[in-house]
Amino acid sequence: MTAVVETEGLTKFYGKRRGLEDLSFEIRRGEVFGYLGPNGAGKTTTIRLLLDVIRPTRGSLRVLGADPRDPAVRGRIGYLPGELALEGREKAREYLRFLADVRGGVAAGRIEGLAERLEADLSVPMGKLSKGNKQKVGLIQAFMHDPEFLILDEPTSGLDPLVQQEFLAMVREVRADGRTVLMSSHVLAEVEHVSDRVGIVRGGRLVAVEDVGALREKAVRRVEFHFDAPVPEEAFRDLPGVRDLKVEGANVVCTIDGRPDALVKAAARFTVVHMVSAEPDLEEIFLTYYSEDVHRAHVGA
Ligand SMILES: Nc1ncnc2c1ncn2[C@@H]1O[C@H](COP(=O)(O)OP(=O)(O)OP(=O)(O)O)[C@@H](O)[C@H]1O
Repeated sequence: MTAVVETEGLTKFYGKRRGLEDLSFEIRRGEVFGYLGPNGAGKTTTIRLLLDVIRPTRGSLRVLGADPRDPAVRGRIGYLPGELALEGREKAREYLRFLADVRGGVAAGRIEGLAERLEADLSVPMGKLSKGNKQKVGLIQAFMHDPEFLILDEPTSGLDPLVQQEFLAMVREVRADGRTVLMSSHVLAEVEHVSDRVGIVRGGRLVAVEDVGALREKAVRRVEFHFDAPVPEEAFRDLPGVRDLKVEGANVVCTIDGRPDALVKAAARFTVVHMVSAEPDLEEIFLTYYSEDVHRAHVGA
C-alpha cells in the first residue's frame, strides 16, 4: 500500500535561513502521526511543502501517491492552518456553507453536527469570533468533507479541555475509518493519547520517529502496592525492571522500567488491597530530544 506521505531528503531554505533540512520520512495510510517540535523547528514549513504552498529547495515528496503540485491532491486533503485569518462581517455558518459548495458539497447536517460537537457558535460574524471559536470554525472546515488525509497545524491551541476531548474523539473516528491524520504540536501531551507514531523535529531536522505504544512500554512509571499485612522486602528485591524500591510494612513503592509483569506476579503472592500505577512519563523522554532552552521554557510554563 502506498504511503500517504513519502519524503526523501526534503529541504527548504528561506534565503540562507534553514527552514527544514534533509527530511526523509513516511506517514502510513490509516495512522495518526504526531509531529512534534519546539517553536521554529520546521513543522509549518513541512506542512506548507506537503500542501504545495511553498516548494522545496531540494529533495522529493509524494502526497497521496502523487506530486503535491497536482491540483487534484489538494481536494483530497483537509487542512487546518496554524494561524487562521477569518475576518469580516460574514457569519461563520455562511462562510462554511460557501466553502462546502466550493468543494462540491458536504453531507446534509454535517456542518451543524460538527458545530454541536465542538460547541461552536456559527451565528457570529467572523471578525468577532473569539480565538477558540475561530479554531473551531477552522476544524469544522477541515473535517466537514471527510478528506482522506487531514493535516492539522497546532489543532488544540485555544480549545478548552472538554472540547479538546471531543476533537480527539473526532480524530479517532477518522482513523477508525481508515483515513490518515498528521497533527503538529509543540507539546507531547496534546498528541500522545491519539497518535500511533510521533516524529520529532528540532532546528529543521527530524531527530526521531517513534512508535507511541513501544515508547510507553519502555517508559519509566511509578507503582505502589498496599497489602493487607506487612510483606518481606526480599520478595520484591532484584525483580527485572524494578528500581528505587521502598518496602515499608504493608506498602511497596517503586519505579518500573518496561513491563510490570515480574512485579505484578511477585505482588500476587500476597493480598493486594490497593494499587496505584502512574501514567508513564513520556514527556521526560521527549524533552531529551528537545534543546535545553525548550526544556527550560517547558519547565517554566
Ligand atoms: N517565510 C519565511 N521566511 C524566512 N524564514 C522563515 C519563513 N518561514 C519560516 N521561517 C524560518 O524557518 C524555521 C522553521 O519555521 P517553521 O515556521 O516551519 O517552524 P514551526 O516548527 O512551525 O514553528 P512554530 O511552532 O513557531 O509555528 C524558523 O527558523 C523560521 O524562522
